[in-house]
Amino acid sequence: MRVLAAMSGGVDSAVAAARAVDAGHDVVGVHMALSKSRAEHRTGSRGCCSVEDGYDARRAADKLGIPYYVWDLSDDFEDTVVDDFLSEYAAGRTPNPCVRCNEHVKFAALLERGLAMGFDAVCTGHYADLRDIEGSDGVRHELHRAANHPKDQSYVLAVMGKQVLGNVLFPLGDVPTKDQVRVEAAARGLGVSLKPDSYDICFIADGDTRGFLRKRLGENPGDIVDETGAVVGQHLGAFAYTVGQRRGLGLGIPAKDGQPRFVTKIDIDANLVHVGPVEALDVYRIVGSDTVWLAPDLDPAEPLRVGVQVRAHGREIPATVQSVESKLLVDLDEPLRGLAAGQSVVVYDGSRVLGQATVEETK
Ligand SMILES: Nc1ncnc2c1ncn2[C@@H]1O[C@H](COP(=O)(O)OP(=O)(O)OP(=O)(O)O)[C@@H](O)[C@H]1O
Repeated sequence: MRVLAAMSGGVDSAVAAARAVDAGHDVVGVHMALSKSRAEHRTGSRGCCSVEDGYDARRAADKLGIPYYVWDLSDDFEDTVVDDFLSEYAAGRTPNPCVRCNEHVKFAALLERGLAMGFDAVCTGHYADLRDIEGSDGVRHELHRAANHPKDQSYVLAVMGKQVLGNVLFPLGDVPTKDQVRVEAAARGLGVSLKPDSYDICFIADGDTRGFLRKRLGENPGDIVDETGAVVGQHLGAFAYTVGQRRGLGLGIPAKDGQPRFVTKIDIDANLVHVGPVEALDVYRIVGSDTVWLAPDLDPAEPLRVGVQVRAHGREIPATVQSVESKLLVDLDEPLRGLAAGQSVVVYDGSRVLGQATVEETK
C-alpha cells in the first residue's frame, strides 16, 4: 500500500511510521503545519505545533529513509478546529478540539489530499485498534480500544466515520505500554525517544485556555449567581467557564452549607454563570446530535445495551442508547457528574466503538 505517515515530531508517530515501513508499505512522511503562530510554540511545551516539531519529524523520516514533506493545513485547522473552538465556547458550550481536528483535518483534509495523490491510507500514532471482520457481504472495518488502555485514543477517533476506517492505519494499536514505544524508538535510533508527551490544547502555546478565549472573544463582565439567584461573584466572560468547573471561580461569598460550589449552567444570553452544589451536576440522560455511527451491523433505531464514555480518559458507564429521529438518546444506568454541552459521548460494545454524538442537552 502507499501510505502517508502523519508525523507530528513526537515519538508515537515516528514509531508508527517505522512500523508501517516494516510492514512493507511504501511510506511517505508528512508533517502538517497547523498553527498560524508556530514561532510561539516551543519544543517540549505543547506538542505538535512548533517549528522544532517539524524538524524532529524530518529527522525521524530521514532515519527511516522515507521521503518527507511539510503540508500547510493551517487554513483548514483555523477554519474548522480553532473557529469551532471559539464559537462553541462563545455559545456557552465546551468543545473537544482533538475530536474536531480528527473529524476535519487528520481524517478529512489530510486524508482527502492523500487519496487524491494516489495514497491508499493515512497512518498515525494514535492508540486504537482497527480490525477487519470478514462477513458475507465483504470486509467490515471495526474500530476498537487500544490494547494499551491508559493511552487509548478511541474516544477522539470515533468521529471519523465508517467510510474512513478502510483508509487509516494505527500501527500502535497493539502496544501494551507507552514505555515500550519509547524503548522501540530508542532501539531504532529515533532521536525523539525521550520527547515528552503532548498535552492540553496544541494551539494554545502557554496552556492558558481562559486567557486565549478572552484574547480572541474579548471581555464581557457579569455576575456569578448561586442556586437561589443570589450574586456570589463576578466573571469577565461567561464563555470562559465550563459546566462542572470548581477551580478559578473566585467566589466572594462562601456557600451557606460550607460546601464547594461548581459551575452548573452557563447562560450566555443573560451573561450569567450559575453555580451550585455538586449534586446539581448529576446527569441521567444525554441527548446527542450529529451522530456518527460506525457499526452498520447494529441498528440504533432499536434500544441497545452499551457502555458510554464522555471524556477522553473517563470511565465507561453502562447505558441504553437509542436513535430517535435525528437525536441519540442515552439513558445512563448510574448518574455521571458535570457533563457540558459540546463534549462527545462515545458508545462502546465491549472494546468496539459503535459511534459517537455531540452532547446537546443533559437531564
Ligand atoms: N502536526 C502534525 N503533523 C502530522 N501528524 C500529526 C500532527 N499532529 C498530530 N499528528 C498525528 O496525529 C497523531 C495523534 O496526535 P496527538 O496529538 O494525539 O499526538 P501524540 O499521541 O502525542 O503522538 P506523537 O507522539 O506522535 O506526537 C500523531 O501520532 C500523529 O500521527
